[in-house]
Amino acid sequence: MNLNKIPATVVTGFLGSGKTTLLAAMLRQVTGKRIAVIVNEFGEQDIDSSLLRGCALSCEEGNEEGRDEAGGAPVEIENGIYELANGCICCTVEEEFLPVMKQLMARRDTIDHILIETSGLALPKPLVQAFNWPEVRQHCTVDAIITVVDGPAVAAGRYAHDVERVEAQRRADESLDHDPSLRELLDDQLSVADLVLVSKTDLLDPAERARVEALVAQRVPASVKTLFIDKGLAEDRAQLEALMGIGAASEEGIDRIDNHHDRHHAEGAHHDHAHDHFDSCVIRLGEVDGEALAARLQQLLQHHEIYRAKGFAAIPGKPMRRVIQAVGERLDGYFDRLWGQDEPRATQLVFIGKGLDGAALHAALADVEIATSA
Ligand SMILES: Nc1nc2c(ncn2[C@@H]2O[C@H](COP(=O)(O)OP(=O)(O)OP(=O)(O)O)[C@@H](O)[C@H]2O)c(=O)[nH]1
Repeated sequence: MNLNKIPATVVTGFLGSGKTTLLAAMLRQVTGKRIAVIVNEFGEQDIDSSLLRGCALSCEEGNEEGRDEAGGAPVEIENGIYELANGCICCTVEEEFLPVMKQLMARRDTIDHILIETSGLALPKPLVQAFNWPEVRQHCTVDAIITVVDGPAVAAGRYAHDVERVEAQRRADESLDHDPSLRELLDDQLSVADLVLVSKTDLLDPAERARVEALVAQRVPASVKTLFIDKGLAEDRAQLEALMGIGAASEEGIDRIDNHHDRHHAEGAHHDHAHDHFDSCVIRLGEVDGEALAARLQQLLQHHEIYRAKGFAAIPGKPMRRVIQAVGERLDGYFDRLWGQDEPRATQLVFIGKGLDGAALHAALADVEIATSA
């Protein structure tokens, strides 16, 4: 029935769960398919698409800016990668996602598969429902919704702890009545899953693995498979290829799935999402002392409610760009590529969390910047 439609895989999962790592592994290792990628970020900076650019297979040149000349619909930024950085995809389906899909439909003969990474705070259902709109449905189907679950975070009870904390805040502050917990977000992302991937298994011992497996099993039907992955399954090409071609046609049953998004609408409540209560800010600096930056970030992660931090750092004397990644209190860094000849050697970091004070974060990081003699 779907033979002539382009299959699209929707990858969802909480902030830092491992979605980009999975996409990068798929783009690097799945051969013989022309894959278009749509990346949706919560923060205003296109970190993920910048990381994925080196992995995309198509060789078409695109517009680096990621916006058309009028600043309207997003356009291809490079190598078949489209960036939707204007907020969570669940709230921008019509303004952001549909124009990109129209562009992809116009060149449908050059695309075998579409990979879509939602932001870590997005509710995936409105996106999947958009595949039932006539202009999309005619040409495209959802091959599968893959929900990536952060194994160590779930094993550590991060979602449960957050529920307790939010409940305590609710009792103290009635205005937080509609603040959905991280567990609701996890439940929403799992409620639509055709396949669950538990990530970061290298960091899980057998008891933790069993705990995560039990938690997932309580939330998905027995027919939904759970796989454990390590660094996006990077070592196992066959398994990665099997992720494309599941043929679930997920859009067909999506209206029957009840989740938090629907409950809010059914109750006639304000359009209220988990991400309404998260903040993001971008800190921009020049070249920085790499070690001092890591030490300062580690302190910030401990003392602020930062769920995710990521970006790039310019280190004096180093010809390569340093990628900075933080999930919860775990901080990681590595050099990924040479700075471009015309690219400014600058540091930019995106923080996502609750109650973030951008000025305070900037002040805390300002003295790791290396003063340049003007
Ligand atoms: N140890 C370990 N780290 C992993 C694994 N998969 C991902 N990571 C790390 O987890 C961090 C977040 O990974 P991403 O792939 O960027 O996560 P994401 O879900 O795309 O993040 P957002 O788009 O910000 O929501 C990075 O530092 C990754 O290197 C894994 O299997 N093992």
